[in-house]
Amino acid sequence: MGSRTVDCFEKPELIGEGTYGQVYRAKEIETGEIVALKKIRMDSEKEGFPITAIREIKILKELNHDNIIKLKEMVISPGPDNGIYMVFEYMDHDLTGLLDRPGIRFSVPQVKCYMRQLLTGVHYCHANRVLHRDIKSSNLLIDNNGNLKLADFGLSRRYLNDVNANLTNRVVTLWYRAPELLLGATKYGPAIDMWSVGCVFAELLMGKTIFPGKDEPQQLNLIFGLCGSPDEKNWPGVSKLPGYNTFKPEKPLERRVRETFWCVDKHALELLDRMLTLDPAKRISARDALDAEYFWADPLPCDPRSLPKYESSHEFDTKRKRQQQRLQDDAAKRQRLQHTSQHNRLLPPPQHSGQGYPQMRPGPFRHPQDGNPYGRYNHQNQAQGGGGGGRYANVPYPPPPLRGPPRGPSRFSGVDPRGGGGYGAGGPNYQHGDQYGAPGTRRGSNTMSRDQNQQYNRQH
Ligand SMILES: Nc1ncnc2c1ncn2[C@@H]1O[C@H](COP(=O)(O)OP(=O)(O)OP(=O)(O)O)[C@@H](O)[C@H]1O
Repeated sequence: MGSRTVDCFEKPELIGEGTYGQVYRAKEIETGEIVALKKIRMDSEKEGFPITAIREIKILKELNHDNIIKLKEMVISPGPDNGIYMVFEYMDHDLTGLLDRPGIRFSVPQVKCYMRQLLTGVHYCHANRVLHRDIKSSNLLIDNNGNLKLADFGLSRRYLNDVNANLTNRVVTLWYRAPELLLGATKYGPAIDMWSVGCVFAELLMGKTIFPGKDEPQQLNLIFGLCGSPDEKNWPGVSKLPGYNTFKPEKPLERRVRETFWCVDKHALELLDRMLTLDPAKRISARDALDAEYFWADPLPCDPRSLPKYESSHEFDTKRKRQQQRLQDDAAKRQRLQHTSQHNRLLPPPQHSGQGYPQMRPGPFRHPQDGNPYGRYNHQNQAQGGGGGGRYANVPYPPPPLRGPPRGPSRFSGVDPRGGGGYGAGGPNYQHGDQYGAPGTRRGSNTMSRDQNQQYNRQH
């Protein structure tokens, strides 16, 4: 790794810009293969090569799975740029970009297909004792063969079932951050990734982000508003977490997951409910989730190869388009205001009837036109998505989701070493090991190859 230069690639095109670097699509001159080049941002690094990049490289070199992005090599750019690039296999979309495409609708088999791939990748990480710590839809990359791969391991780390180990809670993008992290836990395990998976699942089902908090207190409010107040009964040990007294709701709140997602079929609801469980020790593991009825009841997940092919779409394009749209909207608003004020000068003063209040806007999960937030399922996509899902026909698509979650530091950077909340890394419901069957679609097995798992273990 690291012996070639970036000159081996041509026609770089910016496709992503994250916290840690820019990502380009480029063509390898010799082979014609399209790759993604992630430039490692060095400008703010006083202490040399960034630790996030070192972690990402180290962990990605060790992981080898169809649902994990492949790091092909590292290249350098000599000369004034003096940059270092990670070379990845190129993926046509990230899930945020795909969900934001106008008119995109996923059928039930499609959602199942993406979720199964996501859980298989997450399970592989957890079985190999790696926490991803930044699962979100823009880090789920999808190619035009329907393959979904987990990317961006910049915050990932290995973990041990060591009750004394303290980990930072300054991880995971806010909208996908588990309640134990928001409450300041420093002893946590794979359950934090499973919370993020639950948020992605809800996003796939509803077409929008479910917890779009502006800051940590609001994030917790949104979570408690849906999942109810945490207390010693539903989450033993929660009152010992550093943020509990500050952030616990003043009045007890009921859990409303089932009522809120009333329109989701019962197996999806059952699984979502177990992912969005406040107590990390009771939250479902990736392995158990793969065995959930949801994946084994009709309609079954579709074959990834049957998924529709789209022109490439990344979160970066979405952000750019949004910005342009905002500028256009602002200009149009200014023009309208100008026009109205000219027009008003010619009219008598308005008469208030008392009925002029704007209509209540729909709640975050309901769509009043048809009462069915399953707007994303239609006939066209049943055909595209490999059949099934016939219940969700021709209904309007929900309003565009909010995007761009803040990934700021947690307010609990000062860590309370006592704040373990009674669970160690890997809650009691999370069993590790590779006792799973061979890859396949039989229940109780999962698609992680035993060879891949063992290969990883041999290296460590
Ligand atoms: N292999 C790839 N193929 C295609 N696009 C990619 C690839 N890797 C990354 N991208 C695009 O670049 C974006 C940013 O990449 P990545 O998440 O790895 O960088 P980051 O700096 O860690 O970002 P963030 O701050 O959002 O976590 C992704 O959301 C995706 O759109």
